[in-house]
Amino acid sequence: MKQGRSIEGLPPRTLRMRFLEWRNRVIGSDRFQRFAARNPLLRPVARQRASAVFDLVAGFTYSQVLLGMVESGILARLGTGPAAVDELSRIAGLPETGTKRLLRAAQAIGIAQEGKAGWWVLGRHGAVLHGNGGAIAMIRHHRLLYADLADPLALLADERRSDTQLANFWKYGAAKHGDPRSAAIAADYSELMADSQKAVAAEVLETFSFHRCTSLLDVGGGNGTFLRAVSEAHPHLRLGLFDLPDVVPLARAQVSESASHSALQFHEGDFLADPIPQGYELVSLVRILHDHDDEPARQLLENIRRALAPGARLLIAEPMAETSGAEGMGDAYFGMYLWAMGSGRPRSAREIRGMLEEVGFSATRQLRTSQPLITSVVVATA
Ligand SMILES: CC(C)=CCC/C(C)=C/CC/C(C)=C/C=C/C(C)=C/C=C/C=C(C)/C=C/C=C(C)/C=C/C=C(C)/C=C/CC(C)(C)O
Ligand SMILES: C[S@@+](CC[C@H](N)C(=O)[O-])C[C@H]1O[C@@H](n2cnc3c(N)ncnc32)[C@H](O)[C@@H]1O
Repeated sequence: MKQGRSIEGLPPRTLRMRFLEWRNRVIGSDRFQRFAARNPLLRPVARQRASAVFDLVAGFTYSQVLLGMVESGILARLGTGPAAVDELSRIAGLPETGTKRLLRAAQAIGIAQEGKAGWWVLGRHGAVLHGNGGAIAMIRHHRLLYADLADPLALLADERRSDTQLANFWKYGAAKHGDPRSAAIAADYSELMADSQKAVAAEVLETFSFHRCTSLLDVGGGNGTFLRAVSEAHPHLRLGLFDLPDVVPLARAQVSESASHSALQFHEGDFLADPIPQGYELVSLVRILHDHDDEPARQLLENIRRALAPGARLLIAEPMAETSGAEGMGDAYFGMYLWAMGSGRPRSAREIRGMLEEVGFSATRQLRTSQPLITSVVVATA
């Protein structure tokens, strides 16, 4: 096809499209790749791009090395200080040869590091991950995701995904569907969410000023870990938690262990079908909206909008798509994760603001968090 001519039904290609085609022809060519690798000025970029492409190809292997380090107990052991191979081998229950292979693989990707005289310590990525309980829980949980992703095209061809590993793990309202395991299902996903909630709550607390509010309702609040963090930082707040009947008892059990939660009120229900409790100045949706397809997500926002008095606010915190510097987290990781789960999609802050405005919210704005990979925040006024 000639440049600039339109394919039936599509607008003509813009100048930018033509530039992208040209760029791709150049960098895709074997000759250019060899030229760039030999050229002293282009060589650093050529090597860095080759390495990035290799990481795409090898990513699953890296993830499995990480899983091996976590499940063997080696990462946790190195977190307490240097260790020798024979001790690590005993902890892992592996022969020394297998342990050394795992350690060398982990060293190559920054998880472990060999010191002098056979001692091993954490590598720089290992040091970050070891202290991050949420990330460790996710590494273990990824067994389910990676099983679902084993045949990506089969997964993508299936528009009614209800028997994937992730769909079974995240079976919201399992009691309603007559699943006898409903309490266990709710307990499992609530525990996973609680493990990774600390970092999310810290970002929200750093980003949004709760001082001007007197009350907060956390919709889909799980076992109350987010509210616990908020109440520790802002004990003046009157708090409410809304979640499914299988989950609220888990939150009640947590509260009985924590004195700071005394002013917490519990509301059981289905946020898509039941009215949202009224009388709160602020409502939060933490890692909720992206679980839902567009129509139910709109219904949920409308439901919340109806419950809020004029001037009350809604705070949405979740990882968002098209986040600069963390693009892979959005449409690649959460896009495929939520597809495998069978509902929802990651949305950009711009899309979320648009949905909020459609259902009658105003003054929508995005607040900048310091680690958008963990969460972004959008706030709107009713
Ligand atoms: C000190 C010297 C010498 C130099 C300093 C150099 C320097 C500045 C180094 C920086 C060090 C530093 C501060 C590093 C920080 C690293 C951090 C914060 C890393 C964080 C990593 C977080 C990760 C890997 C998080 C992963 C989270 C995942 C996978 C979450 C998944 C969530 C899911 C699946 C949620 C599901 C819920 C549902 C169903 C979608 O609703
Ligand atoms: C991904 S978890 C997030 C939990 C918590 N906000 C957090 O960030 O850790 C989603 C939560 O929404 C709740 N949920 C899902 N569907 C619901 C519904 N229809 N009505 C009420 N709660 C619901 C789940 O039980 C779960 O606690």
